[in-house]
Amino acid sequence: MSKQVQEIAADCRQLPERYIRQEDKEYGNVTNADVFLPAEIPVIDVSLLTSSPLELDKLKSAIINWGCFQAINHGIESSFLERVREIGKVFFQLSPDEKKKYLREEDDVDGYGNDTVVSDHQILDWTDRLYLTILPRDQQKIQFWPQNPPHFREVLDEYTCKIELIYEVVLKALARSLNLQEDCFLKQYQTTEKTSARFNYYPPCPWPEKVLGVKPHSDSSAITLLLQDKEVEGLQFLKDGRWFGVPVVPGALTINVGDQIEIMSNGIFKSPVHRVLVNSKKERMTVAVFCPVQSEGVIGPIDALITDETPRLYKNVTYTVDSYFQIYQHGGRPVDNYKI
Ligand SMILES: O=C(O)CCC(=O)C(=O)O
Ligand SMILES: [Fe+2]
Repeated sequence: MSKQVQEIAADCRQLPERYIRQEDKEYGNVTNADVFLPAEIPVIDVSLLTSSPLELDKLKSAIINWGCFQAINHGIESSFLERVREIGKVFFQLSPDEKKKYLREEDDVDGYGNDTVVSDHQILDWTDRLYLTILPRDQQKIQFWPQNPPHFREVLDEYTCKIELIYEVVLKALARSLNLQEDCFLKQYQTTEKTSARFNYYPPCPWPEKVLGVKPHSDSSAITLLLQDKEVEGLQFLKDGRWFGVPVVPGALTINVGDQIEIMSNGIFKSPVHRVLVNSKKERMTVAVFCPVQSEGVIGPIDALITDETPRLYKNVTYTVDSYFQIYQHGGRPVDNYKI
């Protein structure tokens, strides 16, 4: 496995070729990276979603317009979110040798490492990651869960329980916002669904206009819950051909829908393209939870959404770990491959 980005960044007199972004015809290049247009991403009060039709409407239009929202009053205390950030930061501050105990194996997705290389031409993301399956619990690969800090496992387990509750509230609300039975999105998954947490670490880069923390992509998940860095921004969403930066909202989780919701909603909700810029001076750390990305079951548009006026737009799809990773590394919107 090649050097971790954190090691490259520690002594970076010259940028390795493999990280330098070229002009991107589809999504624009990075050289305008310092133009950070702040997005007016709607702020949704999750505690109101079951009782307030107004808040539900706000959620629906947030997803239709942006594909994402800033979730507040979601039931997780800010002090606990801080503990989640802290276990990630402590891990990435360990010595290289210590971290390498958790290195991902060649054919695995769980573990610590830099961008998975799937082709010789792939331009690499300026990030190191710690990727852990968190659900179902019997599929956690505990050998990759850091023993340092000692409370890593306890904190991540507790975070998982809290995230599960939010996930359910949001998926039910999304269904109700389309006048569907509230468990219709949840029902498409069986017990095999796999949820994972990814700690993303973006070291500073002296040439931020030449690299990307994460290439433009959409998530394959149903929804992704992102705990942003407390101070450093970097995430951008593409809307109407322009990139908008996501501001840091204290105590909020940034939630976006993924390809699976786009398919199930027959395209009413769109899985947004997003990317990550890196900072020239400051490191950035985020924690993304993908719910559920690797369901082995088949998903397709909800029957009630297929009518004469709104015909089926997507095929039925089976997600597997392998297809997910192959596709993710290529960036873009994998869901476009499943259009009829
Ligand atoms: O770190 C971020 O801000 C977003 C990361 C992301 O988009 C991903 O991990 O899929
Ligand atoms: Fe993403």
